[in-house]
Amino acid sequence: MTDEEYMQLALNLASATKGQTSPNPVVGAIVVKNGKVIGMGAHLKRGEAHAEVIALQMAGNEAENADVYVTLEPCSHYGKTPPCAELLIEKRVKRVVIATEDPNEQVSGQGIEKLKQAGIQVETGILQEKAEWLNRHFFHYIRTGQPYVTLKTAASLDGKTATRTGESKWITGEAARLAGHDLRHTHDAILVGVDTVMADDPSLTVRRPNGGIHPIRVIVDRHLRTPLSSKMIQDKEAPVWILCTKEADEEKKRQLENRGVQVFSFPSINIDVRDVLTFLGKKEITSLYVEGGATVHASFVENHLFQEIVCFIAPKIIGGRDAPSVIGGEGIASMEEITSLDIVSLDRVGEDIQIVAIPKKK
Ligand SMILES: Nc1c(/N=C/[C@@H](O)[C@H](O)[C@H](O)COP(=O)(O)O)[nH]c(=O)[nH]c1=O
Ligand SMILES: [Zn+2]
Repeated sequence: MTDEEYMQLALNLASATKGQTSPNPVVGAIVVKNGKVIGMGAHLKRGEAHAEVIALQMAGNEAENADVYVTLEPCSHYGKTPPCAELLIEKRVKRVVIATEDPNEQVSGQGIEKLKQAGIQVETGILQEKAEWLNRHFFHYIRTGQPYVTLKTAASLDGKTATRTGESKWITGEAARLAGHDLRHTHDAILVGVDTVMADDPSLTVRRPNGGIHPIRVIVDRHLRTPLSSKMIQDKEAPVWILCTKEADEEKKRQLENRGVQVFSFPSINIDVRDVLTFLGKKEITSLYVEGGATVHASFVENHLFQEIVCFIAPKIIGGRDAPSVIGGEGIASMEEITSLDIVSLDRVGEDIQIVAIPKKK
């Protein structure tokens, strides 16, 4: 097998753990000697062994003079576990092939430097783009201190998210909705506006045949209108954080807190999206999945504060001037203000289409 094929194997291991390692990156490692795989590993959870440690443990003494493929630069600092760069040196491996360097300016390149100084051959950049895309949440969070924002929309062919009477179950089919649950699993938090809570009474939990990790459920609700009878307040399935303004009713705040909800008052009259992202970043939320509705989506689009949009489109027509569309708010006046995107992928999902796109670099 080629270096790329072994690296792809390491990337497959890493991608299998997406959603469970936060706020750490996903990392995969493969140990190869004389064309045989003698060790493999992935980082499974924060505070637990790194991918290289697991793979080298499996390789045992065979690791000496072996090639090691790892999707992210081996760490060189003492975190919750000793540095992997030192372990690789101690095990006297021959060569380390790395997909991408650590995005953290403070440590970027240090692990590689240590390996080279110990006489180990180092190659970088193998399947680098794939590795960076796989860890885009982590890279964005390390570079900005704010969560990577993924907007998720589900609409009919004519861009409607419900009928004019507010009915929306279901526009997209089972397969698309399941894909939506996969996306909930890979994000630390999910955000909706209180209008969506009032209209849909959503659970926002991960419901997949093989289970998953429920994201923290964040509701933007300036005046604490969220009904105490809402599924999210009643089900105790995952944390609920409600963001309100300082004018919100104290009594309602107490009632919500008595039901285990964490209520956070923002000082401003309106809750600014920038403040929400700074707040969530400080709470170690590395990725935020925004399910809507249209007003909330608009606030992220108008402020250019999203990194990715995942659009599910059903081959159905709803029509109606009063039927809600995907992005609400004021909207742009001139075409100069348009938000242009690059399509990353376009797939059929059951009977529907899934488009993943990212804002064009300015
Ligand atoms: N109406 C639709 C969606 N609707 C998305 C949101 O408006 C819903 O409130 C949310 O998914 C409900 O979450 P739940 O209670 O956890 O199931 N999303 C979709 O992908 N297809 C749809 O046809
Ligand atoms: Zn490490």
